[in-house]
Amino acid sequence: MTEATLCFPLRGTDGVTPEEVLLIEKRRGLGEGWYNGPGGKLEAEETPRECAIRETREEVGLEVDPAALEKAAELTFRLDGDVHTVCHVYRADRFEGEPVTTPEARPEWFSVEEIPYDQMWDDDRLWLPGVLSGRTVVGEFAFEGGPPLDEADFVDHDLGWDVPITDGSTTRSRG
Ligand SMILES: Nc1[nH]c(=O)nc2c1ncn2[C@H]1C[C@H](O)[C@@H](COP(=O)(O)OP(=O)(O)OP(=O)(O)O)O1
Repeated sequence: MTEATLCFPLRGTDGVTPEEVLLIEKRRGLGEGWYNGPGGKLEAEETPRECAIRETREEVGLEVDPAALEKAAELTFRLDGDVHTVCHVYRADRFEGEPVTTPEARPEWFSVEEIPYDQMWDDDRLWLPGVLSGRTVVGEFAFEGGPPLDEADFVDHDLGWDVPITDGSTTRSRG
């Protein structure tokens, strides 16, 4: 089982819903060729928050203000019945720098009205709109016919909206 993160940098956040979100076109790894938020797997001894900040720095060169990193979702992706990945999802409305293309990712700002869901994971259209509008969600998603996960069929889901979500690793305790 993998523990991973996604971070969605937002701008134009004067209103309730932001105007734009920074997505990446993923250039390698799981979901290659699709759009997603910057993110990746937790490294040893790292908290999910630290991972989200590090991955956003490494993938697109933005320095997220830790005080503005807000947990929005905890998503469990199952493959053929087993937990494949637990993903911690964050919003970030303060950061420094300009996004740059790296070997891992090509960043692109999208209006929240024009997110390319047909070029994203099938589950994203179910939870990302709520996350971008400031809600919290705990979700479980079932894929079948893998591995790999990104070639499996998305078959089922269960979502709990506006629930309190804990921040921290689900599988590790820090000593
Ligand atoms: N069903 C799904 N929907 C979604 O939106 N993102 C998913 C997803 N399944 C996995 N992810 C994301 C979570 C995480 O950011 C990323 C993990 O992909 P990888 O295992 O390829 O790791 P990366 O190569 O991005 O990370 P590192 O190797 O740690 O840099 O994929």
